[in-house]
Amino acid sequence: MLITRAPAKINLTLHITGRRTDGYHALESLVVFTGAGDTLSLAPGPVLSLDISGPTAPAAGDGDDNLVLRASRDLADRIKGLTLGAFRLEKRLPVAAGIGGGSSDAAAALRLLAQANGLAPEDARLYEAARATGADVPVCLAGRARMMRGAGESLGPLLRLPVLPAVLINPGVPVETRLIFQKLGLQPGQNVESPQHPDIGSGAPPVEFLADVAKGRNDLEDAACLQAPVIVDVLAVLRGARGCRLARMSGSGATCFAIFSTPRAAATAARAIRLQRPEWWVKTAALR
Ligand SMILES: C[C@](O)(CO)[C@H](O)COP(=O)(O)OP(=O)(O)OC[C@H]1O[C@@H](n2ccc(N)nc2=O)[C@H](O)[C@@H]1O
Ligand SMILES: Nc1ncnc2c1ncn2[C@@H]1O[C@H](COP(=O)(O)OP(=O)(O)OP(=O)(O)O)[C@@H](O)[C@H]1O
Repeated sequence: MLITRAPAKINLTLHITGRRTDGYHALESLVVFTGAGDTLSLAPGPVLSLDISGPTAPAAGDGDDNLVLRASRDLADRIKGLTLGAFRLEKRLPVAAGIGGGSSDAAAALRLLAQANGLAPEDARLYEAARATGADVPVCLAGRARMMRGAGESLGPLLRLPVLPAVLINPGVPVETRLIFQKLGLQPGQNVESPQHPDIGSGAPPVEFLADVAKGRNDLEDAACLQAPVIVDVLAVLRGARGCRLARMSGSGATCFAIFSTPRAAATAARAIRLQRPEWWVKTAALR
């Protein structure tokens, strides 16, 4: 039995620079990952199957459309005789939440299939299958901090960043990514004039690094707040939390994150928020 984690993806920044002629939006995003998330295992064998359990399993769906199965079928189409097998997904991350849960599950499936078949992690067919499965899947393959560009397919070098103590909040309202991009109202081929993405490199001290991240934005935040106004409340609660250094939405929402100076400050804030809003999903995380 092979096993791997599928962590949440957090867009520390998400700049939309235009809309390509293929309809996808061109973006620049600094992506980091949490430690915890979903867990995926594979018992290698000839037949592909998926069994899902866990608190958010019902929302993820266990049909043929599940991204674990889509990624696996795509890789099998590229590699004759690929060993497949029985996947078990323990689903914990909120679904349609802007933290790439399904994309991370798909990437985890590709990593397990690579292991089961003796493929090198850098095998181009893994990347191609990831790309064909969804815009966020390539960055989730390595699951390490880096810049993501293009529609998500162009990945910068791995970055060594300070570990950021954080609180994540999802208010329980699913948000459909396609709708949020649509709300930007950009025409294919249209570019956006907006301040450039801050230059992010490895090894910056935490204070400087955070100042650079603060100069960035999430260009989907306004559209998502219109679609799900509770995001405005989430951001206000995070920004009002004692010790919050920066709060922003991830991806197309509705999950938002706040960065704190220490894990202890994050844990204290999370406890207070849980008491205030028991219906929200509130998690501490070390973003890296
Ligand atoms: C918003 C982000 O989460 C940021 O990391 C991603 O760009 C979205 O990644 P994703 O959910 O894996 O996206 P996909 O499942 O490939 O696409 C969902 C829909 O979002 C829109 N989409 C997605 C990515 C992108 N660069 N431009 C887009 O316009 C398209 O309408 C697409 O039909
Ligand atoms: N394994 C999976 N986990 C979660 N959702 C899945 C999975 N497979 C398919 N889906 C479907 O994918 C859609 C997007 O779910 P997901 O949780 O990946 O969204 P997201 O967090 O907004 O992703 P992103 O940040 O990449 O836009 C949902 O409609 C869901 O039903």
